[in-house]
Amino acid sequence: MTPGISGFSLFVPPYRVQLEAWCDWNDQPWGKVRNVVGRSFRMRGPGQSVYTLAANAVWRLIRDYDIDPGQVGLLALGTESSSDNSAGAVIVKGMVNDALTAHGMPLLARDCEVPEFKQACLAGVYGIKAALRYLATDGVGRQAIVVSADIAEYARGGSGEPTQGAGAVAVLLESEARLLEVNLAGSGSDSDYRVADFRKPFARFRGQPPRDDGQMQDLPVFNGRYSTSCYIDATHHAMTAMLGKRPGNSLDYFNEVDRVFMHRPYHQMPATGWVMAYLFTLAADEESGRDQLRAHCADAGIDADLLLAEMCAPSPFHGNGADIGEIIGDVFPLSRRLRQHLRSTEVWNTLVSEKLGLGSDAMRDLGNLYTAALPAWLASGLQHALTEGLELAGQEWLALGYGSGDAAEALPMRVAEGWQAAAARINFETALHGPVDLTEAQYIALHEGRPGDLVPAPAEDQFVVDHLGTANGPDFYDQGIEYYRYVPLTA
Ligand SMILES: CC(C)(COP(=O)(O)OP(=O)(O)OC[C@H]1O[C@@H](n2cnc3c(N)ncnc32)[C@H](O)[C@@H]1OP(=O)(O)O)[C@@H](O)C(=O)NCCC(=O)NCCSC(=O)CC(=O)O
Repeated sequence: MTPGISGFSLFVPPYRVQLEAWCDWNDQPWGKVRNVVGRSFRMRGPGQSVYTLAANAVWRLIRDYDIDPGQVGLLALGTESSSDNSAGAVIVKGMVNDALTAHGMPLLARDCEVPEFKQACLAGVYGIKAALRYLATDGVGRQAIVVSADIAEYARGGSGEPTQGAGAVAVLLESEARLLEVNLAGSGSDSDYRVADFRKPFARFRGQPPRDDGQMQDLPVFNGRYSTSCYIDATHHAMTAMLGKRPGNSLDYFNEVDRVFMHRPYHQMPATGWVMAYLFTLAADEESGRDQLRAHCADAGIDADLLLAEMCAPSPFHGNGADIGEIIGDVFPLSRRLRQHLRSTEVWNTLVSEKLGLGSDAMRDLGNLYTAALPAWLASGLQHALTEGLELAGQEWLALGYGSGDAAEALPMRVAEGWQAAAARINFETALHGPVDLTEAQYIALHEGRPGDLVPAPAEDQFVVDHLGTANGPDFYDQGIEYYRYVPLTA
């Protein structure tokens, strides 16, 4: 019996921004955006919040996998978009129980834990690790659901604007995995506080104009190039920690692993992170690795000694104090040049295209789902393989999660025998059906929390925000609390 992942379910809002249109609206280069970012992203619309997205994904998971709600002993929420600073997954539980009641089904177990995890985009991976520990200890024989849900919104006019997104992925975990057996003992972790990459201090909410949807605009504080360097550094260290637990030469792993899935804030970032992990492993290998690195440098016209100094520095990030503002640029400039050179070599095909290709194209239509991006890509990969009739059983997969400037997790996985049955229940394709393409005016209005002239898509078999509480005492208080409603299917 190997614990791991047995099911996935996706929910995204219907409201879609086509990036080619967005480039027209904003005079941005579609060639670059198409190659680097993706094709489209979704936005939260009227009646939707991060909690309704999460509950919709969990509800679909329960239905699609015939889950007995009484068996679920842990329901975890991973998010960096929560708008309640006290309650978390229990809000999702409440909504799902309303739908279960409406369908005459048993409720989620009363003895179900309902934690929320927070560490930027890594929260869902922490939730998955916690769920596996639960199933191995006090939750033996039970099931766990981890739902990752986020609304990634960036300021209009900033470099992150095309990398927005909204959605949720619910993951079913069992002590005998039907899809992906997770080698928890073989996983690698990294964390290092970076101060100024990807923070969401409450101070941002001060003075925000009121929105029609009653929600806050949750724009991150980040620095673009520095953000890429943080991703590279954190994923590199998580990989090193994982590779340190494996017998044999670390370099061999880059040949042996069959498929790689990583946190994807935009299309190009995983390839960048993965190639950098490879280059760091070459640099750390004083035998053949460094020779290969020197050969690549010679081809690219880069001084290999300077590159090695850049890659082997104990920390490329100098200072975390008052001088932090001076180091927000690219801290791996030579490695960046070498990476760009490798794009036109065979190394790129074997290392990137073959290993990171599964399910990747469909992900170009999801934008950044923050915590849900990595589980969504795993789901997309499994569905892609099923559609193509690929045999995956026994394959070694790597799921590399990353969260904000500060932390990463490398989780080795193996595809379970008979994975096809559970993969056939993944709703990735159907979840993307029926998009509503936004006009520029509708996009701007939704970004500001106004419906504009948008006619909301009908909500069926899903949860919506019904209204916000307004009572501020003295007999009753519910100011700002979201009240939800389950909208059944119309016959
Ligand atoms: C991608 C961005 C960095 C884009 O910013 P810029 O446009 O200023 O970036 P840039 O000019 O450096 O270009 C980025 C890459 O595109 C390449 N590039 C440029 N023009 C190109 C073209 N026409 N075709 C192909 N590639 C092209 C560059 O060489 C570079 O690759 P190369 O780099 O190989 O040289 C942006 O999306 C951004 O600011 N994102 C928000 C921050 C973010 O997503 N952080 C990451 C994870 S945090 C997250 O997800 C949340 C969390 O964890 O909480």
